[in-house]
Amino acid sequence: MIRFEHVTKRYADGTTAVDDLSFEVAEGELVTLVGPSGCGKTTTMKMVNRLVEPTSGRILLGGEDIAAADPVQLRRRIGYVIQQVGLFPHKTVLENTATVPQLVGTPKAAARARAAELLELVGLDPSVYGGRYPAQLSGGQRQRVGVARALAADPPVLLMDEPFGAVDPVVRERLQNEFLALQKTVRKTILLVTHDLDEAVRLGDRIAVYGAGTIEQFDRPAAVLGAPANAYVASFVGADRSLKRLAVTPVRAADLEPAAGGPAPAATVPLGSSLREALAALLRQDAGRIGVADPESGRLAGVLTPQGVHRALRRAEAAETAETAESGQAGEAGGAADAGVRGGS
Ligand SMILES: Nc1ncnc2c1ncn2[C@@H]1O[C@H](COP(=O)(O)OP(=O)(O)OP(=O)(O)O)[C@@H](O)[C@H]1O
Repeated sequence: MIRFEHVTKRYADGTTAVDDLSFEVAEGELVTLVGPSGCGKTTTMKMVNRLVEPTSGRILLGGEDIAAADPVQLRRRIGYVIQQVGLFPHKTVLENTATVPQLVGTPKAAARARAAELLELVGLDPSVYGGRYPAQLSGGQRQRVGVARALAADPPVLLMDEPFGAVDPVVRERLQNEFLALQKTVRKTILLVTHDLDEAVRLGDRIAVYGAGTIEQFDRPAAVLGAPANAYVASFVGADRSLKRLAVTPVRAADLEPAAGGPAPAATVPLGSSLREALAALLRQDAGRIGVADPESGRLAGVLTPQGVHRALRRAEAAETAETAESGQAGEAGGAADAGVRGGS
């Protein structure tokens, strides 16, 4: 869907922000770009909607070279969400959200009806918040409006630059979870820039870990955590990899013990929840066990204990090691070179 082919960006002062970058984002995929300040993440993203032009290389969107596209038309196909949100201060929340559809010719009433639906979708009751001005909202609410506004024109592609950056960690996690649930229904192709590795791991189908102007590893979160491609990525993901792995490992039936016999558990989580959520629920209980229920039927599938969490983590580590050994062999056959990722083998 979005394909970078040997893209380099050198700014007028000689700074090479992005150096020979090649990668691809599949349709409906959410790729997070993570790395230290100044490593070229924002430049990468701004080249997709042509706010920045590459010095060399090409970028394809749905197979078409964007250099040949009219920038205005192009930007209508691409939603853009930035940290400062950029809402119009003198327009209400509803007017802000309806702006883009109206710009592209949707009649006012239809644009407003759509805006109300989207506000509902991002968890803001339009009858409560629709008439407010941006200054009358909290930071988290403003960011939700930013997301609703970006979705309003129903673009196939979303670019998000630190979209949850301006809020405290608790609100941030809630927004992230809501956004993930939303993405399950809207299935946009998304590039999301973040400084925060936890956010990259939680949200990304795949993560691009940036060094200076290049991608050092491009892979699924579990693979980046489990098998860093090189010493740079290993130091970037840090020593607390096991903790981060909790967020990307689901609770499976094999991790559970039979529920029969003991007292009914005071708390339950659905099968498939992350170990992190399960552990949080466990830590809130004195019983040392929580129930795990089938999400379809609601029936208890078993109980999870701290030992079960430990087993699940070991299982995830073993699976990553096996998978890395396999993909290492594939990489030698040319896969890593095709991906344009340094240090992949
Ligand atoms: N307009 C510009 N002119 C010259 N250099 C620029 C320009 N914009 C960015 N740069 C430089 O290009 C490099 C990459 O910047 P970019 O904003 O892409 O990084 P980033 O990874 O998004 O950083 P951050 O996380 O701090 O936002 C930096 O060294 C930056 O100083």
